Amino acid sequence: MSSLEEPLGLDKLPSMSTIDRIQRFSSSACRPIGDDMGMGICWIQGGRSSSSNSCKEYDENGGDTFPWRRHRKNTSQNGFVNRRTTSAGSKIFASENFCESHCSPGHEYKTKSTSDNIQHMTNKFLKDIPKFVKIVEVGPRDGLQNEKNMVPTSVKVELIHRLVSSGLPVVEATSFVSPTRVPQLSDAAEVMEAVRNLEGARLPVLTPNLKSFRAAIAAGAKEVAVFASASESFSKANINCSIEESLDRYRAVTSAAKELAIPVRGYVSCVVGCPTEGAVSPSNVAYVAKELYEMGCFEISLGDTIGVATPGTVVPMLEAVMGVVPVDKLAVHFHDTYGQSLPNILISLQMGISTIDSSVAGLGGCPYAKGATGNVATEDVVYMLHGLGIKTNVDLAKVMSAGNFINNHLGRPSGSKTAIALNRVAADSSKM
Ligand SMILES: CC(C)(COP(=O)([O-])OP(=O)([O-])OC[C@H]1O[C@@H](n2cnc3c(N)ncnc32)[C@H](O)[C@@H]1OP(=O)([O-])[O-])[C@@H](O)C(=O)NCCC(=O)NCCSC(=O)C[C@@](C)(O)CC(=O)[O-]
Repeated sequence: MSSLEEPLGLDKLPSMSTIDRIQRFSSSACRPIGDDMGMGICWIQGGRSSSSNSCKEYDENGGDTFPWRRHRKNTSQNGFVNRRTTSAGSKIFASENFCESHCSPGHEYKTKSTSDNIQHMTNKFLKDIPKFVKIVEVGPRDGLQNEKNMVPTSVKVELIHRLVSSGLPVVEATSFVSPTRVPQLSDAAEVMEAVRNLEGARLPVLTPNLKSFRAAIAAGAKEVAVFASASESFSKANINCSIEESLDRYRAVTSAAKELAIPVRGYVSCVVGCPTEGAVSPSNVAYVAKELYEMGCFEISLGDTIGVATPGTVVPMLEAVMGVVPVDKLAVHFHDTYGQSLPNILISLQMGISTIDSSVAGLGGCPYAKGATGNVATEDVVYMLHGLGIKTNVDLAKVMSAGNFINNHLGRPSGSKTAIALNRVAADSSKM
């Protein structure tokens, strides 16, 4: 039985109780500066928005929590808003009924105050989200590394081809790590050699030390990634060294890569929770992210390795990291144990993140904590971004087809999670 098919057993997740210490994202949960979790200042109280203000505005403006859903057309000057609502509405949710109680037959707003309110709410929630998002597909690496069954090299290569042909700009192809530790990817050199001339996407591979880096380059890799952890015990368990030792190893890798003009991506694992230590301080995450950035990593991907993040913990973590690494150099990498990945991605977008890691649905579990699951599904991410009017250049139907291909190979039915539901809209999905 694959890890995805096992019962979640969330009650057995190690150290989950410690996560309960992290206060939730609510008006009463705002943390004071310098609280005991080291979570930093509360973003809501930081003057950018206020949940108590939200309630006031809600009451003063007629009690409609989601007024924009009733209005198809925006008479304001903000074309961005029109594009979003129309893009989602015309393809997927088109309904004249949205307007029936608040709009005139010409779909104009009834009152200026309502219009102002919509503008205010839209600005508040969507103003800072990017217009284009880069999706980094990690299925062939993060997905397949967690499969119990070995996947033949030819199937991996076919999967990579399908993912690239779906328009994904980056497909993490494999990992040059110890074959004893990760036997699922012990054919890394063969996979890389088979795809080294594939055009249309960048194909990075994981290289945790110089030995890996040299093997990857020999096999034809043109981009690599290193992976550190914000948790000391996870670092030791995952890569057999302390955080500082890992940073030293990565300085050697980035320096060798620089000589060959090979771009290096940096991961930080356990950015919110660690399977053994529990909650991880945002300042630890910021420290590791800054070190990776300063040694030359062009992008830092922040990994919620065991999928325990919620928007309430993502905000202070991102805020801490954004203080030391420019937001356009950051990516988020969520695992979906508690089904929180999409809210986490949404809040990350609202904070300006424009690179999202994901994995075609159906792949992998997570070996680090019993019950923890694989990455957020790429099709879910593409679908949500499309609904927000954010471009990705990814073809949803082709992504789903790639997911079905690997699911079928692994003996799983076509479609998983929301993929079956998404079949309804795939037919009319063009490049998004
Ligand atoms: C990192 C190492 C290589 C350190 O390796 P090490 O320090 O030598 O110590 P080790 O005891 O962990 O491993 C020793 C074995 O690895 C071999 N070895 C040593 N170096 C290499 C190499 N370059 N290529 C191939 N083999 C290597 C070495 O020769 C020896 O082989 P053995 O005697 O056992 O047969 C090892 O610990 C390892 O491979 N760990 C697995 C790490 C891994 O792949 N984890 C999963 C990916 S990280 C992740 O998923 C998180 C991420 C990125 O997705 C973000 C997120 O979700 O949060």
